Amino acid sequence: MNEDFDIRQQTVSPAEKEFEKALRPLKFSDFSGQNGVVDNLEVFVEAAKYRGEPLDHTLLHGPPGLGKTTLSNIIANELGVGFKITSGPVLDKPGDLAGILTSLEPNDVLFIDEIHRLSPVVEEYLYSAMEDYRIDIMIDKGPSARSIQIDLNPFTLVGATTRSGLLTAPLRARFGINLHLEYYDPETLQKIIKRSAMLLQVPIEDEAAVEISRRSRGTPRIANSLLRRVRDFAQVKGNGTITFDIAQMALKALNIDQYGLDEIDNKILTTIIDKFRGGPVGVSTIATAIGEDGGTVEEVYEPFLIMEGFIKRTPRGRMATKLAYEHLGRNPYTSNIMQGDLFE
Ligand SMILES: Nc1ncnc2c1ncn2[C@@H]1O[C@H](COP(=O)(O)OP(=O)(O)OP(=O)(O)O)[C@@H](O)[C@H]1O
Ligand SMILES: [Mg+2]
Repeated sequence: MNEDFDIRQQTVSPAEKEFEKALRPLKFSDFSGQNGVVDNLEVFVEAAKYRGEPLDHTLLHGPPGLGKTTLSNIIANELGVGFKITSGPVLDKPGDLAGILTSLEPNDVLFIDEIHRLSPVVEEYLYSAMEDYRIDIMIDKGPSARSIQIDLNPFTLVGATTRSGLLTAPLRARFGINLHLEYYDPETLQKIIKRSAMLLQVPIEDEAAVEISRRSRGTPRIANSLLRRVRDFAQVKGNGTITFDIAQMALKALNIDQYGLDEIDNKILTTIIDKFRGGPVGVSTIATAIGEDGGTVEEVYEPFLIMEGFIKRTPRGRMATKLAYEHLGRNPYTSNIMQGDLFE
């Protein structure tokens, strides 16, 4: 994997953030894919607006870059209410949360990103806020310390997480709407790429959009960021149009995997094949071998590898498929005799 190009955007630079913001859809109609999720949300938003009530608390979960922040923004826009953003790790004292909650106008949306990283005390505070629109705060210290109750305006909490498995049961139970975002298919990514190219005012050939979509790991954030890099090549090495040839050249120069797999994906496949003879092997064993957390492998990496047919789930663990062997340039029949009869 190319070192100067972090395909997963683990660390998003300020320039990259600005770019993301510029391309972020603001309405349901601009948001492609996730049809089931969007259809449901449209109904819930419409109904809440009709009744003049806040939307039910909503939990959005799924791998990074699939549109959780974008959707929460759209929800607030479509409801026509205010939108406040914070995140689990930022709220380290109940007072921080109280400050935000008391500043909300009726029916506003409060977005808490990485909600699985809330501290337990802050989380506890959130329970009564979510349930009764009320919080208890301690005033004074020592013997005169007492708690007073404060009523809040009704509001909607939208929580986002890449690791829904880490949410506590009481928190999870307080969300009336619970939605999972899936990886995008190439056709939807092509639509997103073309829309972004239009906003960036850069012409793009259909075949080039196809090529970029295939290498985007099912993720709009990666698609947009590849588009941005490919645009550079089109402007410097070509005549400004993103042609198929330019796209291919750029993706090659950037060292982007043919299937859009990233370093960790490839590590997972190599580990299953080389260390565990193609599997079956348990997720936690794979995770330990690559120095990742088991839940992250299961919730963030594995779904894409399964969807694309690189690994399959069996009752005894995960197995590498023929496609995985081919992708890594291994011969499934010579590298592991035991696997021989498993590929039908
Ligand atoms: N369905 C979509 N249609 C068009 N663009 C999208 C869509 N989903 C995401 N994007 C684009 O991808 C980028 C990343 O999306 P977003 O920030 O919402 O992801 P996220 O799920 O919040 O990621 P993270 O878990 O890292 O916070 C945004 O800039 C947005 O423009
Ligand atoms: Mg986000």
